[in-house]
Amino acid sequence: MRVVATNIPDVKIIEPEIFGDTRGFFMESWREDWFNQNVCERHFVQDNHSKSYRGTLRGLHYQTENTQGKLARVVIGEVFDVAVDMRKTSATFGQWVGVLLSAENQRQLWVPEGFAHGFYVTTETAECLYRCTDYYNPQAEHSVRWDDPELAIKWPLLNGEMPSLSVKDKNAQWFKNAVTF
Ligand SMILES: Cc1cn([C@H]2C[C@H](O)[C@@H](COP(=O)(O)OP(=O)(O)O[C@H]3O[C@@H](C)C(=O)[C@@H](O)[C@H]3O)O2)c(=O)[nH]c1=O
Repeated sequence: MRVVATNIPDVKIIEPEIFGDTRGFFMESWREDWFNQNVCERHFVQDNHSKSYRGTLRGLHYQTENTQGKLARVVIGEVFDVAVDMRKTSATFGQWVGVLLSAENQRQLWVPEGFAHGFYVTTETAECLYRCTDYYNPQAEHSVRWDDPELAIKWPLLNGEMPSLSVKDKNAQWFKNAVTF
């Protein structure tokens, strides 16, 4: 496994070592000892798995209690995965990282606590798995608008079409009005 830096120092890309042979491949997708030594000390308590269709955008989500760090990867298809720094005391407040995660590249994105997270599906379907450092708490959940010009996230929108969103995400807050850390 190897860590790749991003333009936000706390956000990391992880590239597992993939052992391919005539049967297919093998990889260690998660090791607690390696993560604690090479990324940061964390204990994960919840695993999530979602399937989405082409053009779906989920996000940008975060919780202000039970604050979640998330380690995301994709097992079917491809997504453009985004982390936005919501920590107002941070040097990178309001900045974002976007990375293509796919079943092919097997990249993982570490989205620390204090970041909003979202992804956009660029293939027919995509199945995304992510482990979280704290539990789901819908009372403390917030959504920031994916298309906020202040964030100016460069989503790779297919044919420039509007993404498919949940009702919650259609009614998300502008970044300037959003609760921060
Ligand atoms: C996130 C979540 C949802 N749910 C339920 C609530 C709801 O009925 C249904 C769908 O929830 P949502 O519409 O919030 O799902 P979704 O829009 O996929 O929300 C997720 O988006 C990505 C980007 C994240 O980073 C996650 O933390 C989470 O916020 O699943 C849980 O039971 N546990 C959970 O941890």
